[in-house]
Amino acid sequence: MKIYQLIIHSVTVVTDSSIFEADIAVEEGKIVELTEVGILDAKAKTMINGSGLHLFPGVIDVHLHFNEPGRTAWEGFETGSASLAAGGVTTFFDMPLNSNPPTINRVEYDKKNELAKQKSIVDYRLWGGLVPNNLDDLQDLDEAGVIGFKAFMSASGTDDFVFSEDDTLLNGMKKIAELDGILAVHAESNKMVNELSQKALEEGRTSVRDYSEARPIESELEAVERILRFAEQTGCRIHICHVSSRKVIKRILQAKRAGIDVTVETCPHYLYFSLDEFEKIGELAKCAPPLRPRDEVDELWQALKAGEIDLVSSDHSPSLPELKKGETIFDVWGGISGCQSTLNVLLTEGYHKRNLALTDMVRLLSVQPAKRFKLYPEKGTIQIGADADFVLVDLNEEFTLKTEDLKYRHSISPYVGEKFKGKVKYTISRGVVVYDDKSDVSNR
Ligand SMILES: NC(=O)N[C@H]1NC(=O)NC1=O
Ligand SMILES: [Zn+2]
Ligand SMILES: [Zn+2]
Repeated sequence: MKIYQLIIHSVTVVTDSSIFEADIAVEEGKIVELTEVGILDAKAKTMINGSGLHLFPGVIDVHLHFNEPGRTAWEGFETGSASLAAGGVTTFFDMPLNSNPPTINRVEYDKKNELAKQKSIVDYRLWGGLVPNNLDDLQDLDEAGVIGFKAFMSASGTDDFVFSEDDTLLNGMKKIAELDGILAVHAESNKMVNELSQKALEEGRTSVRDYSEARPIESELEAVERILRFAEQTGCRIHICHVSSRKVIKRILQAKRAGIDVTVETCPHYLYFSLDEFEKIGELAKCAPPLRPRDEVDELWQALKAGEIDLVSSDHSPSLPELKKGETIFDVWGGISGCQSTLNVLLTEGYHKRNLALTDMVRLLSVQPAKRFKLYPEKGTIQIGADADFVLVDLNEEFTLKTEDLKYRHSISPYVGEKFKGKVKYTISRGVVVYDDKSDVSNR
């Protein structure tokens, strides 16, 4: 009888197109058998009884910041990847900034890659940065294997990653188009955000609401308008990060219809929290773009359900706990710790509360991320030959997120105390159990 690496029996498999019962066998990290329940005549070193559980392709988080090297006191690949495993994420793309020095040339890429290889318990790829004066590094970064390039259209929050004015964007995009790469952008208007923030501070308007209003949806719209025009001019593929409003999504949809190669993501925090919660929670819920009024949150769900949003990523951007405090909200680090909770948010608020189809959830969290960044069908799906990256979920188990559940370097998150329905029972990366809810192992 065959002895495989892993077998999961009697599980409900969910892909972006169907839901079915199966037995599944894994060898050397790949799916080798996918059969009707009961006909798989084999054994395995690891056997999991999947009855009552749903098996999804592992989540692919295309946007997060693990801050290593240079700011490992903030997070790091070990704690970061353990958090992802606990949240059902099996592949992540680390952003070029918040690590220090940022990933803007081959030397820094190699350093970060070495650290990630040693420490991460799930698969990963690295973003490279587009910043003023690194045009000549883009090809090297591309050859090194970056998943894409990232630029900021407004100040990034760290001094070491400089934002791009129009000339940097245009020249960078020409080059990236030649390389057949993709540019991800943080799209907020630097001018508008600076002017409004300055004015608010001068007038002593420093509440949470004032912060949100100093970074209005219009500032996202202005930046998106500009980057779409540059994409049209240069032919560069683009990905718009962390959009907070359907108004922005609508503009991007128009551009898609006009033939521009653009995709858009939103984040769990824009789907979960509104400005009301931001006012209650305060600093821990500060991010940029900021959280929006409740009607915007509802509209964003409409957009998600209507298929107007390509994918959901965490934009996990932790910092030292002391940086999440300040005299006013304007002085606090902008970034939310949330990468462990993405799937929980979509299951609870999406599937259970708003009837989001599980197949659509798989599309948003796994299939589209894999397709957009050319990892499909090796990743993002459940079929013979694909990587055995899975998350097994009990759809109906409820829990309240506690501080001690968090695997982050610093156990702080605006999601602590929230009630979720749908619990991760196992996470499997290339056939290896990297998270087990019972024994709580999160290492290889
Ligand atoms: N530097 C950094 O991580 N910034 C991120 N944080 C956030 O809330 N939005 C961002 O772009
Ligand atoms: Zn950003
Ligand atoms: Zn980010």
